[in-house]
Formats: sequence, C-alpha cells, structure tokens
Amino acid sequence: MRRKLAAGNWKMNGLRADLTQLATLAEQRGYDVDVLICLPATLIGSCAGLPIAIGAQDCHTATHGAHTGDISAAMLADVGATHVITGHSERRTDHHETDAIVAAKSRAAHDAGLITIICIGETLVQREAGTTLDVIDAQLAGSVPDCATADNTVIAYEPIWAIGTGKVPTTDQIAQVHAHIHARLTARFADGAGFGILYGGSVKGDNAAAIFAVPHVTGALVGGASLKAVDFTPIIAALAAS
Ligand SMILES: O=C(CO)COP(=O)(O)O
Repeated sequence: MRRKLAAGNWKMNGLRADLTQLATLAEQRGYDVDVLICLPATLIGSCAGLPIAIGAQDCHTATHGAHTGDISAAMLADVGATHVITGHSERRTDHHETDAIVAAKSRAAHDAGLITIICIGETLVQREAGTTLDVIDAQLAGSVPDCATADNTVIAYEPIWAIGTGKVPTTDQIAQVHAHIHARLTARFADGAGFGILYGGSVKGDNAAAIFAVPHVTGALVGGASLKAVDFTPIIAALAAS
C-alpha cells in the first residue's frame, strides 16, 4: 500500500516571507502521512533543512542547454526538490503542453531522480459529453511514460472544472475515475496497483474526509488551501485519519 500523500501546489504564489507557513506546517509532526509542498522554483533552495518534502511545479524535457527561462529537473534536484508536478492543466492550457511533452518532462524528471506527480483530468464540456473516461485513458496512455513505476510516479486526478471553483465532483464520480485509473495502471505496469492516485480540485478541510474515504484515493493535490498552514493542516489530519 502506498503511503498517503498530502501535496500542496502553491502555483505562482509565495515570497520568501511566506515560507513561515512551511515552518508552521513542519511543526505539525506526528501525522502518519507524507507532506509535500510544490513551490515556485524561486523558493525551493530556501527550504533546505525543513522536515517537509519540497517539490517543483514543472521542469524542462532537456537536462541543460539553450532554453532561456527554463529549469531542468537536475537543477530542481540540485536545490533540494524531491518531486515535480508535470502536466498540470494550467500548464497544458497556458503553455500548450501536449501529452507527449508531459511524458518527456516526466522521463526527464525520473532521469534526475525526481518523483513525478502527473496530472490528468477532464474539462466540464468533456464531462457533460460523457467522455471523461476516454479523456483519462488518452492522458494516461500519452502522459505517463513507460519508465513510470509506483516508486517514481504519482497520478493526480484533477477535473479542470473543480480547480479553484469550489465545485467538487460527487464521491461516486471520484470513485469511478479513481477505480478506472487504478485498473488501467494495474493492466499496464507490473507494479501498477501500487501507484499513488491523488484527487485535486477544491479540496478543503471540510470536504477532505469524504474525499479520502473514496477507494483508491491515496491523498490530495491541493492548491488554494495549501497556502496557509491553518488551512492545510486539517486536510493533512483528515488524510491521516482516513
Ligand atoms: O490545481 C490544483 C492543485 O494542483 C487544485 O487547486 P485548488 O485546490 O485551488 O482547487
């Protein structure tokens, strides 16, 4: 059984002064779950020594070279990141990242020794058209590289319509997609049954327990509610109690 993971994604938020939130989080020890915060790249190097795992939100496909403004997975590992998010819907939209690019970034991350959190999820239009599982299948096939294992990869199911909206799928909807992802991973990878599968999209302290009770949900990828320790701690506690 995978260890439970409470992962925060700060997105493009956070200045050095905000790192006090991590120190506060780090004081909440004793929960038997892994806690990870995926920071803006500018802050990662300032977190050495904190008893919290630190991740990044993106990496380049190449190890180094003439890519102005980009950051490689090796650079992220060098400043202390252990994880990196790949394929977040905001990057797929804002930067036109395709499944093939997400797979290449994930391979690069694995080569650098990072654990990837590969994000997949449908739009509202796709859900209403009844194509959610087809979208999930295509994204799993295209975005998750063959080198993925239960040790180097976590999948995050993030329905795009639930991100930052306060709208959360029903627990039946989450259960259906998570069971589907679990089945697909089990069919494709020798250790597929052991992959962590996070839910993401408007997770808050007051809905976390219900979400964590859903089969095959092994944790959460949390945006807004990860920015402040006072909001993230109840989510960590709910995961530990699940
Ligand atoms: O996109 C998300 C995490 O990657 C979810 O964001 P919110 O928790 O703010 O909805």
